Amino acid sequence: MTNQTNRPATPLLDRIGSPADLKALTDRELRQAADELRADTIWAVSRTGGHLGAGLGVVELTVALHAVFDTPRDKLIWDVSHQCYPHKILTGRRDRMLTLRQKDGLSGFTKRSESPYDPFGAAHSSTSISAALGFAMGRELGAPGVGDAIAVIGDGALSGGMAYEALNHAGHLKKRLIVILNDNEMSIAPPVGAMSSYLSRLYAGAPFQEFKAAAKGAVGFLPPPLQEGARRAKEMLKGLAVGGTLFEELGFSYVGPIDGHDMDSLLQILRTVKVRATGPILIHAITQKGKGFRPAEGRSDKGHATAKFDMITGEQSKAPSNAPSYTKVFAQNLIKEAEHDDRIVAITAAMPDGTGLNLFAERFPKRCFDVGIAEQHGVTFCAGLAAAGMKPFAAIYSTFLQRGYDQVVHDVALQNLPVRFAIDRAGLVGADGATHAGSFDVAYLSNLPNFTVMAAADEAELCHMVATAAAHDAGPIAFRFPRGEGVGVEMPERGQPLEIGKGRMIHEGERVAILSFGARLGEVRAACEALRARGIDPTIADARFSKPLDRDLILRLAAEHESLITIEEGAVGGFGSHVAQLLAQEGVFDTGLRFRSMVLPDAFIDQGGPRDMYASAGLNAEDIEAQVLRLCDVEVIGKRA
Ligand SMILES: Cc1ncc(C[n+]2csc(CCOP(=O)(O)OP(=O)(O)O)c2C)c(N)n1
Ligand SMILES: CC(=O)[C@@H](O)[C@H](O)COP(=O)(O)O
Ligand SMILES: [Mg+2]
Repeated sequence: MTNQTNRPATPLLDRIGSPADLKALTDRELRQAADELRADTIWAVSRTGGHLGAGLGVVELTVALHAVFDTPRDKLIWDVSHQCYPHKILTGRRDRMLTLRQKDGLSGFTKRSESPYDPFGAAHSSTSISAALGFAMGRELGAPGVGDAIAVIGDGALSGGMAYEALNHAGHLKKRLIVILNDNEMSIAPPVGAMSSYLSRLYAGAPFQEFKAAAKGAVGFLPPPLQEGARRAKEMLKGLAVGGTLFEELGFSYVGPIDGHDMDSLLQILRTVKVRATGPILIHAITQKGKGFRPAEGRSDKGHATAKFDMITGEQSKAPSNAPSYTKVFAQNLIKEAEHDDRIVAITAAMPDGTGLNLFAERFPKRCFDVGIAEQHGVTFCAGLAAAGMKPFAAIYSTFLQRGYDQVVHDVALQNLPVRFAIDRAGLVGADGATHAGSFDVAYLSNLPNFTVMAAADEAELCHMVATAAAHDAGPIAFRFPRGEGVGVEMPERGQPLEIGKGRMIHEGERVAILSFGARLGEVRAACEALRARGIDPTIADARFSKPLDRDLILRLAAEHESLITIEEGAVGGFGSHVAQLLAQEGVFDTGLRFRSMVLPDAFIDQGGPRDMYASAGLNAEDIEAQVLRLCDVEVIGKRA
């Protein structure tokens, strides 16, 4: 391993090549292994950056689960899987931890192709119980090589509707399934909702699992030393009316709450569960996000995600910024609009900081709603708000809006309700990789009747698009913008509503026209500058809208140029496809126009720097330049492409 500076000594961990090695350790040694694993995780993430707090909170759980269960035969499924770094260290990937989240390196999430110890990939939340139930049922049906199915799900992820669908089904099937609720009273932000309060009530004032287990008849799942206490507790509870937990009502045995950092309790309970569980069982573990790294524990997000940092002070090394982030520009402009219109409200699905709505909430606390990790509900909640005459802005990352697609179609588009979708993280996002890429929204929105779809070419355009959305009452409207900084253009004091369905001409050139949709415009400009040095001067236009299309602009570009190229940060089926459809319908191809559509390839692109990712997608300035040259060269030698 390279770069060993300040690496903590980990003599015991150094002996662990795979989870099988944990089985030879005493319980005392397992405690030591956990301490070393925590230190090694902090050290690795200090060098790579990434998701830190969640992993630190499950160090003891990770060691205990791998020590007790027989992975990879037993299927250990981490929800979201942003907490999987300690698991990766224990499962044969320790020597690659410094490649985490980088090009050709380890993914920041579990990934089936990466290791047999990752039986199910994740990064979007609330899927683990469904997947584990699938494994459990496969086992029951005789699938080879499948042992126990264990889902580890956080309290934040438990706000996602899918988790309840899975609990409901598991309670019905009654097959052996182990769910560990990792309750750290945190999502990325502090969790919201009645379920979160319910979980707190489950352990507030009831510090001993003996009491809970005794009351709920789950004494048998406690290890023998605790059973005695539970029996005594049961005596004390005689005559006390205690209802079942929600989980029990759904058909699960409930064990907890237990201290998820107490290795002895964890080992005892997991060993007992392993021997005795017959049907579905939920173990409620209380943990602390960021545990054991004081700077993370002290942060409001408990060290959820971090840049590279100093291991002593926790200070993060962030690159200086040259322009405000698109996210911030969106939030600031929404605040401006909301100051003029008290019908504007804003909705986030558990991403207040990521979407900038924390700023909106500070200014308008009563007009901002965090619905939890509940994109489906969030979208329909917005539809209801719009039906009531409000102007809801649903600020959701492109990748997470996928969760709410039927709601977008059925509740919003079909009823033509003016919900405003602020779609952040459009295009490739970098270190989070394929799971978080905002590749599909243009395609999945531009095909919907009633929708208006825009993409911002830069931060000034974003200001105008926020204003456009605020003014647009005729139906649903979406605007997308990328992760990260803007390009540094001057911004208007306040955005001006754009004419719906009208693009703009950037530069009038000749022979080749490039029609850009969204933030690749900077790359188009750079390509054209290089091309001009070669004597080729393409026309550049910014489409602004993928729906409705600017027919006049497109047909004019097609009529006045030999070749037309569209470019977008999205998958096939989006803007370029709609332009092609228009050109075909209008018979423009019959006239010999050469048309090229530059889109994301039909592949999931692994993590890397955004520039690298766009290079592998073929959407950087060099690729645009090459595309133009190819078109011109073809003509030079007199052939039609
Ligand atoms: C569908 C979906 N929406 C939003 C997110 C963004 N997200 C990632 S982790 C996280 C918080 C998860 O909280 P919890 O499950 O309690 O895990 P913790 O980080 O507390 O360990 C959120 C909101 C996501 N991954 N998936
Ligand atoms: C795991 C997860 O889904 C989030 O933590 C995500 O990584 C945040 O991404 P941003 O850094 O783009 O907000
Ligand atoms: Mg949590």
